[in-house]
Amino acid sequence: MERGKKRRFSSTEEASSSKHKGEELSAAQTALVLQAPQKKKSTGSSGIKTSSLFRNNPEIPQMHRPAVSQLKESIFTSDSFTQMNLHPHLVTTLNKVFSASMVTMVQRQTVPLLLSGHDAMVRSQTGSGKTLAYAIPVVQSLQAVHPKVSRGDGPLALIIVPTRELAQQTFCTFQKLLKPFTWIVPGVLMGGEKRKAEKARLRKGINILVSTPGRLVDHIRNTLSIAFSAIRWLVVDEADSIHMWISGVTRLADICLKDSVSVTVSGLSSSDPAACSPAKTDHVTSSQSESFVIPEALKQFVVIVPSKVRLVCLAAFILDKCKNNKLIVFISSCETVEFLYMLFTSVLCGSNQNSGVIFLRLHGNMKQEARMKTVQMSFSSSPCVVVESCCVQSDVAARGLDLPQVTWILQYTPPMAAAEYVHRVGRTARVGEAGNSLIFLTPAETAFIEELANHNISLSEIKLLDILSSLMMDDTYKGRGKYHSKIEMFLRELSRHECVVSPMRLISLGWHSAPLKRSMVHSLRANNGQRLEDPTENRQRVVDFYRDMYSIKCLEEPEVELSFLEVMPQSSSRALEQETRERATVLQTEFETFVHSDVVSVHAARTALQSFLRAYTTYPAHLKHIFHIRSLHLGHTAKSFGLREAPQALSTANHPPGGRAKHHSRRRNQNRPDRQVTPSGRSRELQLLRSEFSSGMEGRKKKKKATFGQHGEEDKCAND
Ligand SMILES: Nc1ncnc2c1ncn2[C@@H]1O[C@H](COP(=O)(O)OP(=O)(O)OP(=O)(O)O)[C@@H](O)[C@H]1O
Repeated sequence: MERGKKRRFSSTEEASSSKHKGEELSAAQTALVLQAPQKKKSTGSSGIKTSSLFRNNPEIPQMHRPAVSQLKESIFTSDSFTQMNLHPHLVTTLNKVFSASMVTMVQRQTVPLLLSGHDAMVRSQTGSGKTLAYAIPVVQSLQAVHPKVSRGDGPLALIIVPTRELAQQTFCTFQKLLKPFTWIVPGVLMGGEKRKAEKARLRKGINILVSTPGRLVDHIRNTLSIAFSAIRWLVVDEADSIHMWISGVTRLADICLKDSVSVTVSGLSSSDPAACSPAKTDHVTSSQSESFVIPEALKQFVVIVPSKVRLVCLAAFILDKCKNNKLIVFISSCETVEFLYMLFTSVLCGSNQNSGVIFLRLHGNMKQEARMKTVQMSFSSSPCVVVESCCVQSDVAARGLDLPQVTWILQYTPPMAAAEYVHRVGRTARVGEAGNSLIFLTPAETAFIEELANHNISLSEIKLLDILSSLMMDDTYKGRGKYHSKIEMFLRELSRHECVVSPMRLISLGWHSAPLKRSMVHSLRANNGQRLEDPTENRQRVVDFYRDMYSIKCLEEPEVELSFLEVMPQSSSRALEQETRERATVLQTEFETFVHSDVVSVHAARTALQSFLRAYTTYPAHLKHIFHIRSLHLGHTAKSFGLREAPQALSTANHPPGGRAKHHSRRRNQNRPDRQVTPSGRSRELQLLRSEFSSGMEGRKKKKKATFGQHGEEDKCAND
């Protein structure tokens, strides 16, 4: 069976390889087929040979965009908080401290319900204000208690949240809301903090207690002064992540909630009485639970990228976007986060002084202090890239974290479920703001696009070459320079004018007669940085620009488009594609040189690769046809970790000096009732991993012997 798979993969490679050769001439017309590179290998800046990133890759399939009707859900109502019969000081705090004057949909439905004594199970899109939807009623009701609440009353409200970061954030929300009501004391308990200090605070008295589940259980077992007899409010935030599955949440709700109301904002207009009608908790059917509402202002993209090119693709994207944006990159394991953080800070920030990028990392293996520091730093408005682990839901901040001004979410490792996808992209486009997301899929993983479509999630494609072509914007990773210098000047000029069109987009339009759409014209700015509003002025300006630059005869088309002719000869566009590939190879060479510069880096790369592979084995059964370790090419995957060779002996023994790495896939499985890993299951998993590695290598060797007899087998395996 395994051999069958290997053979199939090899033959695909051969087929695609020969196809590339055959289609070399037409490759410039489509960004989907990667052109076979020149014969010579790039030597990059370090002089070390890097084999082609662009040869022997599986073909990038045409993306079929399934028809998806995205669910819509408005965020805001036309109501203001003054209409909600709240304490005037609470309204002032909402207005002044939270800059919140208008009520969101979920708040309008939930706040009155909770204040009237109902229990509720609330579901609405990410970033729609659910925290205030429960925090306002808690504060409103507790401030009204007579005689006044005192510390001695102990916890009156208990808020359980899945992560430490979210606990801290929720605690801060209560602190702010309680400013006018100083006699009500909030407090937080969470892993990583000193138990002794927490015990002392509990003894002193906390009225609104925010906690992570683990630390709460810890105190229930070991702290005498913790008592819940006076509790009036119990909130389980992100309940699906604490109890994992929606059926679990429903069961939990069945057990805990009395006369409960199900609030589901999606697809229901504000006037629809069903939007907040009393309902039994099992009212939320499974079909409802499987559809997701994505913020309307979120643009969702996918890039289909062969394994070998993944690393440079990610780096090129970051370099392109990091100057003006805050990005979060989701990655499957703590070890990979550590590795990429080290690699990017060294290579992208080290050699490329112009990158101006600040990298931050966040994962469950970090000390609490360091985690908090990352979160605090990412709260600032300056652009940065947060590389974040997403493998253990209870450990990381994929859920609920409300970082301001995040404009791009990158899912470098695809999520394990559509719900996870939604929570990740939900870190941007919050409360009506704009935002973007990009998911990386290999050609073998493209069926995930349909899987997401089944959950009403629709993606648009960004072409790989479009992303890589951003490397043309400066000369840091310049290739051998065969490329037409005028194009470079032209591109630089475009970027200086903040033109949003990417070079490859122009190529795909055909350089020689690229229609310059009005939208592009609008994106040009005057030298003083002001947007040119007058289209006529814009048009003239663009015409002048090209005339000055290239002595080009510009033809003006009436109405919608401006056309300019013969900007570039067709051969230049091919030269540009070639140069783009060379630059990508130079960047890959820098990564590989760094990784192989000492044993520590090699070890970090191998450990990261291993943890990536391990995490890859934990996709649920219904996604195994998309994400199966057998479909991964070990040599190509190794290359995306900067390794020139596919490691021979990956095993559990391969843990860093000074301690065994945490295997998060295992811990994740412990949280998932359907995926308990028994000792024998675990060893089967490891056996599978080992057999995959060895059989993959053997298969590749055999094929290589047959195809390229004289080449060094190991080297070819990693680099082809
Ligand atoms: N009525 C409002 N007006 C303006 N801003 C608001 C309003 N309500 C909440 N916000 C702000 O919106 C942001 C997102 O809110 P919140 O984190 O509660 O969303 P959420 O629905 O819980 O998201 P998620 O599902 O991702 O956890 C916060 O910064 C919050 O202060």
